[in-house]
Amino acid sequence: MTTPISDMHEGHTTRGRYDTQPTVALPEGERILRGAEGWEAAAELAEACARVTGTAPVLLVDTYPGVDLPTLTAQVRSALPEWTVQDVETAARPVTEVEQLIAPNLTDDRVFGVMSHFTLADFYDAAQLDALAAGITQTPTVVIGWGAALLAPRLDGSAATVLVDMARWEIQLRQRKGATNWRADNAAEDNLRKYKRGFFVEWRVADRHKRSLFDTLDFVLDGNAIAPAEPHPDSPEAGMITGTAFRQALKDAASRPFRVVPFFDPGVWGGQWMKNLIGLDPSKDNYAWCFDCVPEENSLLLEGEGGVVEIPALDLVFSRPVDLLGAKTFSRFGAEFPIRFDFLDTMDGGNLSLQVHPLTDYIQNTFGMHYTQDESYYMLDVGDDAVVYLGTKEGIDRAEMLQDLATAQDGEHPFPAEKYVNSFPARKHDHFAIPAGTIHCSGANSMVLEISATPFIFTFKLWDWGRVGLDGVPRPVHLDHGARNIQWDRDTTWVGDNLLDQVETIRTDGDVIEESTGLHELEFIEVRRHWFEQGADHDTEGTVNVLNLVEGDEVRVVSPTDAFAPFVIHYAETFIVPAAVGAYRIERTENSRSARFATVKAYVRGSRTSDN
Ligand SMILES: O=P(O)(O)OC[C@H]1O[C@](O)(CO)[C@@H](O)[C@@H]1O
Repeated sequence: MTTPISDMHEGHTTRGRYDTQPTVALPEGERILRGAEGWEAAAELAEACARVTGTAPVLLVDTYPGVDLPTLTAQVRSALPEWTVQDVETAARPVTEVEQLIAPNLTDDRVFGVMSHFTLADFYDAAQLDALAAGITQTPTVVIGWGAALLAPRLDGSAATVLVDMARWEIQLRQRKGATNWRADNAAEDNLRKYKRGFFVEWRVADRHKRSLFDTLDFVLDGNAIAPAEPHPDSPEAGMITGTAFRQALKDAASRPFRVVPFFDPGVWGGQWMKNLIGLDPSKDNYAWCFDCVPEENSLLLEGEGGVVEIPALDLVFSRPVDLLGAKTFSRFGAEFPIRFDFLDTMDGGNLSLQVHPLTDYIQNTFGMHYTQDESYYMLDVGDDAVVYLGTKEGIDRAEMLQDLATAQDGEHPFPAEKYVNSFPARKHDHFAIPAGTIHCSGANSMVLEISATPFIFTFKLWDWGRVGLDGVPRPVHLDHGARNIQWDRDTTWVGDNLLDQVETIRTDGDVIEESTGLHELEFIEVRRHWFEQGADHDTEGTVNVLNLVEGDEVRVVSPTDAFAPFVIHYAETFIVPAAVGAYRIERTENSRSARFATVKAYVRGSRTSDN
């Protein structure tokens, strides 16, 4: 499991019950296989395939990079003692060669690389793969490793395939505890560099590879639960489901509202709001982030008979992109979930780094990303002194400001932020638009719901308030990148006219008020807020909706045609309504105690059917 949630808490907010472990139902009657039972079922299938082709039974166990291969291999050996176990990675090109190949993608920077377009075959020696396949003649054989499925075409379709999948958060937790990148000798390397190698290279290659397996794979095994970074004594053995159950579960998930599993992470500016109100582990100093809807990194918990199996939420994006995103959003972004909701908790914490994000042109040319990190801060809650830093002050001298930023990096001369950057008071339910290129950060004592474009590592820190990171060393600052992206005309007047208080009433209908909360015209996300007492009607109009209950204790999402079961949502929970859902209603429940509710809903501008 990515988060050892069960030992954390009972999860009560003062206004509802934030569920830290939301699940998605597996098809009716699907049983999760655990331990030896799963391997025996997979072996049986491989034997059945072999009987048809008259070859030796072969089980290809393809592992996402990050899966603990020694533990997995030991489990396979013990479950299938008669089978020969082969390591496919013996056919991989030497790691030094792979490192040469990917060096231009990794760059020397600690944080930023260049997006890779390699495929897994680029990391393998084709002749050695041929030889490996040719060597499997008599004995039942299990082939394990990232790329085991590369043998499938070489075995004339006679093998059965198990994908051992993993979510990126679990990989990161393992890396922080010393896990290496794929075949690399870098256990002690800076975590930022390990992440970079994953983000720009390994995960791109691995996603491309596993996506090619989705239509035909026979079983999926939960790699998060094999030697997890934070083991829990009550955790059962890793669960396995059939490929048919996996495909059907994703099809079903794309037809009804759902939540991904939130991930909570501490940080140097982190606060106490989530710990106190969501009820997270009180022994932790703080929590900074909650990634509540970042399908690229979050997971889905598939629940069936026998518990849960955790899979990356990205599997849903890859396998049902049109049902999930809608035709227009898919056509614009590809199989990529473009909207991100996360929390930034600075209550009794500190300021975020003063920062700026790259313009689209810059992120494309420099890092090979196709869209950029446009952002916004929705103030879920605030302390009395909460501020948002946004845009430069009128008439400042930009050369002097850049010089002061450079000087401040020596740690001796603090950057006089108040001299150059606006700070605007923040009130609960304010929504600040932050198009890329605008200098900004949230101040302390804020609980921000970030409603942003999905990219989230392209933060050019300009000033980190003279502090060090959780690892005791200064966090990376990128003044050069920053200087090339700051839009100097975004000063006090411009920010006031364009980024603050842009709320507009769209319609009033009985007790329902629908407002546009005003992301800037340079951003692609539209945000609508609905205030209501009894219920509000919605329609996805063919595009994915991401929502959060920002006021009120509990509501439910219902289908006017009973197309899906009522889905209960608590205060501060983010949920996704797939494009395929169409009409839905959000209404109070018999347990609701609040008099009034508000949701915020984000979707891609111009992608609704009525936007034609
Ligand atoms: O660099 P810091 O201070 O950790 O802030 C990072 C955060 O800032 C943001 O860019 C928000 O402005 C987030 O997307 C990101 O997680």
